[in-house]
Amino acid sequence: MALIALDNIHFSYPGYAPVLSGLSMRLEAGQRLSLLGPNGVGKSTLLRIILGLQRPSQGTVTVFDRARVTEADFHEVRRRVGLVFQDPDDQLFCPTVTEDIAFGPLNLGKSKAEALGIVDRMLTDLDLMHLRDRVTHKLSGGEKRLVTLATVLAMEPEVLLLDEPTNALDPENEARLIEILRGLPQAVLLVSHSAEVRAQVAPETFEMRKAAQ
Ligand SMILES: Nc1ncnc2c1ncn2[C@@H]1O[C@H](COP(=O)(O)OP(=O)(O)OP(=O)(O)O)[C@@H](O)[C@H]1O
Repeated sequence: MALIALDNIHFSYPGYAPVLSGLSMRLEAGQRLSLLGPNGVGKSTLLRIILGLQRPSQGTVTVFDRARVTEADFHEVRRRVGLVFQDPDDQLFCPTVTEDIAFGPLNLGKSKAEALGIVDRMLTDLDLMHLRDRVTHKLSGGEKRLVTLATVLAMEPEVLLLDEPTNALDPENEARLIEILRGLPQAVLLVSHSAEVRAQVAPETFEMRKAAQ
């Protein structure tokens, strides 16, 4: 069973040339796949289509063996598929790191005590306890990246979509994040311009080409 299957997807931003025209791809259980292609080819757009944040004009999005069409279909997808956005500021919106990480679990119906337990576990696993009570918008770019990953992992997703997860990380933190990502059990769909990160985290590749205009 494919976790994610896109079939014959066509997509344009309103008023712009097509980004995807007839794209088909699959992510199988346990697979770690990198999306490859030049700037602007539509890698981030494809991740957004999987989560229903953009809707294709043609084609089908199947996630966990069900065709996803309505907003309600995609709510379930967003609960079970974690996306680490390219820009952490799109993802972090609470006053403190603890609140940001607790937000997802609380939304999933966990109690406050359970959510705080998850916060501590995530921060410990990612070696970020020192950031626990920090004001999120005052973190460095690299710290925000790591906290973003913690917010996503706190939801216990079954699949991870990672859009340039090592952007803004220094070599030491990049190496640490690669180790963390390699150790995760989830299937991964990765976008990274770093050949090193791709090779280590998701060595299989799916090559995207510019859409026919
Ligand atoms: N909101 C938008 N409105 C109009 N065009 C957009 C919008 N977002 C993205 N695009 C355009 O759609 C195309 C695909 O963008 P996308 O961000 O998916 O590419 P990408 O492959 O992820 O690029 P990169 O490697 O630079 O991150 C680009 O030409 C981009 O300019």
